[in-house]
Amino acid sequence: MKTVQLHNGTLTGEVRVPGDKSISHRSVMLGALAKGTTTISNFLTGADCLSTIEAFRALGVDIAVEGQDVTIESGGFHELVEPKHPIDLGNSGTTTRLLLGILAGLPHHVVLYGDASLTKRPMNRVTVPLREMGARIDGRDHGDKLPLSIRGGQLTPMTYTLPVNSAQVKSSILLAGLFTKGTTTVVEPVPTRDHTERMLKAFGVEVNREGNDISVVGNQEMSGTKLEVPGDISSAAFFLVGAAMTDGSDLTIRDVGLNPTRTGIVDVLERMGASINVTTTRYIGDEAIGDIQIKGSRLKAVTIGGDDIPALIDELPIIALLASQAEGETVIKDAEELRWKETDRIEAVVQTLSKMGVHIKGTSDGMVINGSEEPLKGGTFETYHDHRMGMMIAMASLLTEDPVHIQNPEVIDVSFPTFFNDLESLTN
Ligand SMILES: O=C(O)C1=C[C@@H](OP(=O)(O)O)[C@@H](O)[C@H](O)C1
Ligand SMILES: C=C(OP(=O)(O)O)C(=O)O
Repeated sequence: MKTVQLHNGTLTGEVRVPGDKSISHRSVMLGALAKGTTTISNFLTGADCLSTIEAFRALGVDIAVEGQDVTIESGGFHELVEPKHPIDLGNSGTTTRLLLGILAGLPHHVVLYGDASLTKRPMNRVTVPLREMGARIDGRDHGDKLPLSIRGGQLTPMTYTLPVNSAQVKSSILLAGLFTKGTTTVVEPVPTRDHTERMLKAFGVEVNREGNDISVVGNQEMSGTKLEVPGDISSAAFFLVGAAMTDGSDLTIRDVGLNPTRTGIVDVLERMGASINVTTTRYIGDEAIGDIQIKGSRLKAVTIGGDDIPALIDELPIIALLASQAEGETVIKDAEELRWKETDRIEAVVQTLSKMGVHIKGTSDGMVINGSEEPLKGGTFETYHDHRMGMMIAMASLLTEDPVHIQNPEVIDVSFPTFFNDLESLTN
């Protein structure tokens, strides 16, 4: 089994993290639906986004990848064809749920499957409303689990109130709405990442938000466009936390996405007393981008819950590590969604940090972490086949007396293929 060994240290210097995963997925999906040429720069070539590319190639779309540049030539969604084989979605929840929304609108029969982790994740959250719109979907556990088979077409628009705060569900329904002859509205009680809405506008689609209601009218023309993907703040979060919790660190992350539905990690670092400075430098289309400078400092505990959660849902494992270095008791609540990610992230974080000597307790919807000045314990750790667990363990190694060995580190390629090289270039 492959392992990597890491030692303690601080983080100094400058880094650009790879392109945003959520935005990269959507750029391929919308580029495939739009008529004409779409060019994408700084695309994330992590395993999850490559699954999205392969899925649309299977649907007949011409997609060329050269380094981080992607070119899509499409005749528009009418030209998508029935795949000749079942589509492997690997580890990617975003690909699966958003793709189901698109397939719901197409008259083809498509079978979807994924790896062991994706096969355990709930799909009812999209298959139930998409069936209500008219898609025929069948699969394991009455269509809750992959493998799933779908045949779409002839959708009717709907108004749907999200039962879970999920941008994947919102996006899936809005994408299905594009294939209807009417207005589809998603009501989101708490704002979740809004990249789908912003990017649809770049492809010429009118999307309206009024309070919590987001509406799209079906049958709109979509034309190819030029896109640039900002750096992924969810990847940057690992280095931000690494620097914040190590005395002597001084790190700048350049050209990172600063969409306000994603910057919950910055708010938490500020509330904990971190020395952090954020500068918006420009806009890429409708998405803010900028630089974040952070230095190691003393940190204090916070409570994170309610409306905070969607803007930092993927950052909660690394925030748990951060909390172990803050004075006092940090409470993370209202985050039961963590149990449905690549692994049960509450269980995985509690087991991993407990093994490192952190005072942490799991709850039904979160964790309670007591900070301490004792050094963390090294050893050998598994990643639970979860990229974010792998990167959290790697950042913990900055604080351990003994080395940290990570089993199956390649899982990190899902969202951050250059992670170990970047970490090495910043570590002293
Ligand atoms: O829409 C997206 O791109 C994502 C939404 C979030 O999932 P949920 O919508 O299920 O919360 C997040 O955890 C995932 O990494 C990416
Ligand atoms: C949950 C994640 O992704 P997905 O749902 O796309 O697998 C993640 O990247 O942390």
